[in-house]
Amino acid sequence: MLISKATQAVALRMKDVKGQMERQLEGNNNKQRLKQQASTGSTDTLTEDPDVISDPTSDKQYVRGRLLGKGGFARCYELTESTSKVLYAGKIIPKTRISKPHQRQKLEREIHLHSQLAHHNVVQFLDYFDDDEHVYIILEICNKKSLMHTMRQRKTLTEPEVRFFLLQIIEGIQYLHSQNVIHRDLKLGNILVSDSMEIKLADFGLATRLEFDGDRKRTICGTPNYIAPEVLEKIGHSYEADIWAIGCVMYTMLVGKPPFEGSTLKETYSRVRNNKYNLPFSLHSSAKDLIKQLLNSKPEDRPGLEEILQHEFFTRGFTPTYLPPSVCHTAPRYATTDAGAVDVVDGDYKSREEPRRRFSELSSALQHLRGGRAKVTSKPPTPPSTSKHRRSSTDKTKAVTHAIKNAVSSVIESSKGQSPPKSSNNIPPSKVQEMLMTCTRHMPEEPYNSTPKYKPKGSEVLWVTKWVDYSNKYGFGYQLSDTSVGVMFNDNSRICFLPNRSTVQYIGVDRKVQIFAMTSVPQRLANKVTLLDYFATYMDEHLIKGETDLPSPLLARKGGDLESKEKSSPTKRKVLQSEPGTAVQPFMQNWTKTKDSITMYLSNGALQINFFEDHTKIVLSYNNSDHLVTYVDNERICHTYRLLHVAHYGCPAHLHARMLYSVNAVKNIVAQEAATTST
Ligand SMILES: Nc1ncnc2c1ncn2[C@@H]1O[C@H](COP(=O)(O)OP(=O)(O)OP(=O)(O)O)[C@@H](O)[C@H]1O
Repeated sequence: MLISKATQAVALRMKDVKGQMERQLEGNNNKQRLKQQASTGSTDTLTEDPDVISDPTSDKQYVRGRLLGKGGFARCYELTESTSKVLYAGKIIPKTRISKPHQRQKLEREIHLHSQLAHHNVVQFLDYFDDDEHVYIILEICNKKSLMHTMRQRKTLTEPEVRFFLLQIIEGIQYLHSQNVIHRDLKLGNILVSDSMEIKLADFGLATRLEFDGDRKRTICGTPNYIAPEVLEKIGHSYEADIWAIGCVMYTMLVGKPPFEGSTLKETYSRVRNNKYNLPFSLHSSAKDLIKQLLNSKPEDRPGLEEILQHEFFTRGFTPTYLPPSVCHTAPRYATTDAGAVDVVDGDYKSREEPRRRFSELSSALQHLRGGRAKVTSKPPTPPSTSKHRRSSTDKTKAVTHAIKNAVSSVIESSKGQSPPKSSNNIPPSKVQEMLMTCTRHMPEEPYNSTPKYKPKGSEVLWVTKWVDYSNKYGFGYQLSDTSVGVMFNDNSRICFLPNRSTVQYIGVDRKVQIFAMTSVPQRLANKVTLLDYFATYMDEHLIKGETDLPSPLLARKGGDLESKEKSSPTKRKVLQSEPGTAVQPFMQNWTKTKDSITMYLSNGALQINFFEDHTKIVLSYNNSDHLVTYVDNERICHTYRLLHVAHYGCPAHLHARMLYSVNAVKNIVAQEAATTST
């Protein structure tokens, strides 16, 4: 489509260097933005933005600070909430800009879609409201602006930096796709960076949700900057349009200009249609190969997100675990450490710097553990739940509910049939981590007294009551609160006694499950059963009783049924399940230990962290419909809450601190699980 003369005239007026650079980096085809500016005048003629913004649906007031950026519709400012002094980003959209029905619909869709998302690589949507002149959207603030700003300063990025950023971009897109959302306008300006150099995907103005499997969209309200050929041709597009955009982002970060850049929009589109772009000689072959795959004209031939991560561009090259904020303007220097590993030398301070997020989470967690109550400023307080707070309160609860539920449901499906064998409630640790992050991000520090406690029933909260680390020789032994005892051997096989100790469940190195009556254990397992017995006796005799005030678990699971059947007709059912089958007894799937804590992950998805300093524990579990968090104090008194309630009302400081700590602790289990599944 031709751009109108008026539009071209406006485009010509926009000759500031910044704007030119932006259009160049984003593909030089920002037709929609030019159209909007043509119809409403330049951004400088906007209605005066108010200095103090009041949310009419709550008592909150925000003081407008510096301008963070401006888009076709909105100006985005730093906002300070008057009472808490917490910083937010506030998008202010003049109602004159959304006077046409399609513009209003677009904004409504953006608000509806974005408010349902919660992931650490997606800008968190917090609230929206309006007054006579403006619509306001309150967002998590990203102080390091966008990758567009970084590229303006840097021109190109190094391969390790590109890997560092791409990994997070892909994680964010993976989450969106798991929610059936296609972003459709991934570009450097929509990839924001937080203080701790964490990537946050933004701007859901062109995003859409697919309604069913195989659904394809044909039209799009606006023009994506890195437009995929199938979108251009209107032949139906889906998630692969985001993969194409990832290819364009990768190319632009490495080369310094977009792949299909032409001197006119027509030329750019023609290049996209003909897949015409140059791969500079200077690029490494693995980077070239991945770009070629991502920029494949046929959407069905582009790699999936998991496949991208398996490409040698990621698996062979060095990826920093952190990047200092100085990379926003200066290239990092890489150095080889004494141990021979590559590391980043901070451009500013020549010193190693942990990402601020990890540091602040850990230090506030540790302060809490030592008795102090650290302020967690990155976390926005949730407004009190009153009927006056008509939309945000319920919508936020819904959004958090949705996020926490989705944090598990999508992956329960995708992890079915994976190994090691999982019981039906299994939640991958990466999802537990996501839930924790979602929850800790949303929860207010105060008030927490109103948080309703949850009374767990039966075996809803199964936890590790005793453990013994004998991994320097045999393995790791443990006892669960249902009195079952198990060992995870160093060869990665697992064995356990069911609670009556007359039934044995064995999970081989091949991850197959077999269940035997004690009297019919095959000879090949005799040594392992002897060791299991040894561990059980040791824990019985040497470790203090692991009882708590939690209800004693009923044998209502399949395992219980099997045992009672065995008791009623022992001769008929000596070998209960000699063919590989499903685990009936939750077992230790993985564990990691540091000098401060031990993290244990059970096959039913429960995750437990024991803190050595004060002998407290937290257990995250799932009871078929709800995620629960249980705090076990040093008197072994248990306090269980629904995670949703914690996210909404908050929780006591000691639990809050431990949950923050756990976000990091889970990472080790996530890495271990990934390593186990890949072998
Ligand atoms: N959460 C945030 N933190 C910091 N800066 C932000 C945030 N959200 C947006 N910005 C800045 O504000 C600019 C404008 O925001 P955004 O692109 O969402 O507005 P828009 O008018 O909806 O955009 P578009 O024209 O692409 O539809 C962004 O480019 C970015 O620089």
